[in-house]
Amino acid sequence: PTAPDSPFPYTTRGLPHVSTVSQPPSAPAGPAGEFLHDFLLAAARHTPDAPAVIESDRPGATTVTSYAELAALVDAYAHGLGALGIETGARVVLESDTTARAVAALLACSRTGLTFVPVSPETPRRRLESILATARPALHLQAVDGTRTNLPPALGTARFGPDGLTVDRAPAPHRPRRRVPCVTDPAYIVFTSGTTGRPKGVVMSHRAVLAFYRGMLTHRIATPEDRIASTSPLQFDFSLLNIGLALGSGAAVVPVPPHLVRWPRHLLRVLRDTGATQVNGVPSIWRQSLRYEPERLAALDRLRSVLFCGEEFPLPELRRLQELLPTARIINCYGATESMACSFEDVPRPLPDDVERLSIGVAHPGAEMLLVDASGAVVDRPGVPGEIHLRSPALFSGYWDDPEATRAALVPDPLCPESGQAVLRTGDLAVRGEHGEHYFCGRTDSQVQINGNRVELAEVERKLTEFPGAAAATALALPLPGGGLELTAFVVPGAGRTPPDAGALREFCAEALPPYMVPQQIQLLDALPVTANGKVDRAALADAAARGA
Ligand SMILES: Nc1ncnc2c1ncn2[C@@H]1O[C@H](COS(=O)(=O)NC(=O)C[C@H](N)c2cccc(Br)c2)[C@@H](O)[C@H]1O
Repeated sequence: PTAPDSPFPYTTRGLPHVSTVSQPPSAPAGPAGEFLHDFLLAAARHTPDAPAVIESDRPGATTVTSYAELAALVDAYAHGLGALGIETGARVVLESDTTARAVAALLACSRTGLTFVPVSPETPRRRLESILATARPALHLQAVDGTRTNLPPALGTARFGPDGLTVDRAPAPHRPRRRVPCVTDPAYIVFTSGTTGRPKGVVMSHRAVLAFYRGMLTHRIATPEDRIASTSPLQFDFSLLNIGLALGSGAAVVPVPPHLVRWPRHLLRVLRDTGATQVNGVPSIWRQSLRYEPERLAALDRLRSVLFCGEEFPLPELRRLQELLPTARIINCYGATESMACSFEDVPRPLPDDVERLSIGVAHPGAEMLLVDASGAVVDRPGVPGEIHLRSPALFSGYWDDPEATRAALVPDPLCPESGQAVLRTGDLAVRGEHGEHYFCGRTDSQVQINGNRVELAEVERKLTEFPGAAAATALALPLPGGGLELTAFVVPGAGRTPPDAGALREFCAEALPPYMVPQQIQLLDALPVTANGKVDRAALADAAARGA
């Protein structure tokens, strides 16, 4: 069947290449359904010579990998993986930045019925060990120039290079218990930067990922001529969204390595050298360019669209981005790793002066956002906040080896618990507008009680960014030595203007907010610390404040 509305007709095809043994006679002869590699390599059959991945190695030099070349790499890596006799459903830790070869490696895992677990080369050793202990992979795969060493002796290790795989240590042989890949198998497991203790492995099946990709492609966010810059690490599923958006549209993905994203001049040079037409990333990737390189940013005349997700985009910075990219379409993407994503909503141009919150729109076609109030009742009146519950074919299978956390996230459909259908409880609060669109109101766990009053931290942050010269702000409720919580805020100044004064900021808040919402401490920072996935690192700020005190 051809995909509905996809610019790219692709069809299912025969049985996937199965790694271990030839199909036993009893296996079904018909097409086994669609897997990640079927979907992402469809363009290789229709436009083999079109660019699939465009990399910028150094100033002025780019490397283009065509769809045919990508498919050839997938063949070579799938052959190498197949020869290792790893059983269907086993895990492969894929430690790499997003590169053409890394994309081929994840596709080869899909092709050989293996689940890939992407981790960034910058992952601290202890966190890698925790992921290895949880996911119990059969193989660790990194690039030929990868730097990871001293891996546990029981773990097979291999490297992927220009011509195929080289095996350093073969995985332990075992009697394969499974042979037939199934579309409900995990395509990948993404470990979230779980704030509490053990990181949680979000298990995404082939069926869920493809359902999401199809929902996303109906928005026609990309055309085959697009060059989509991906600025997130491979371990953050924003990168997997970008790979799916690009390859599913017959376009090219332009991976920007994390160490270049951090430096505005490098980031903007890569975008210029590769001719990027779309740039996807979390809001923080723009902060330093907006502040220090506005001219170079405004000079990117190929840039047609910007997608952001992961957290709210501070409105002063968003306005500035719109000014510098006057013709670019800016799309607010909302969603959680447990459903890959959920909604895509154009940011109004220009952003009205009085706008308080950005719309996150409605769920992509084929999915639905429900708002549920504290009593568990579904809210359907505009203006009444509720927790977003998502009905979707793209929901995760569960948290790896964590049935309790899974039960808390995949809950019975509040409208029809009898059905057995599960919906995702997102932990996000939203309110519905007059036309059915939604407005993000923060996370349920970002509602804090200050002196017995409920405070939405995002509301304090929004007020702080309304102060002239303030570009971004983060508010935290920090424990006081004697018990209770104290509101502390961190503010980053905007381009050029005189940096705001902490005292003036406090007075500004006191004029507009009730006393318990006025931060007791306000610190001006040159930059906000970010997590490995590029979101504001609240834990780091809390530690700094605790040490500061
Ligand atoms: N656009 C927003 N405005 C505000 N708050 C947002 C937005 N997008 C998220 N969030 C928050 O981030 C949480 C989720 O975090 S996550 O699991 O790490 N996943 C992510 O951040 C990214 C997510 N997988 C993703 C990746 C690619 C595209 C899209 Br579309 C979404 C959500 O539950 C929200 O609280």
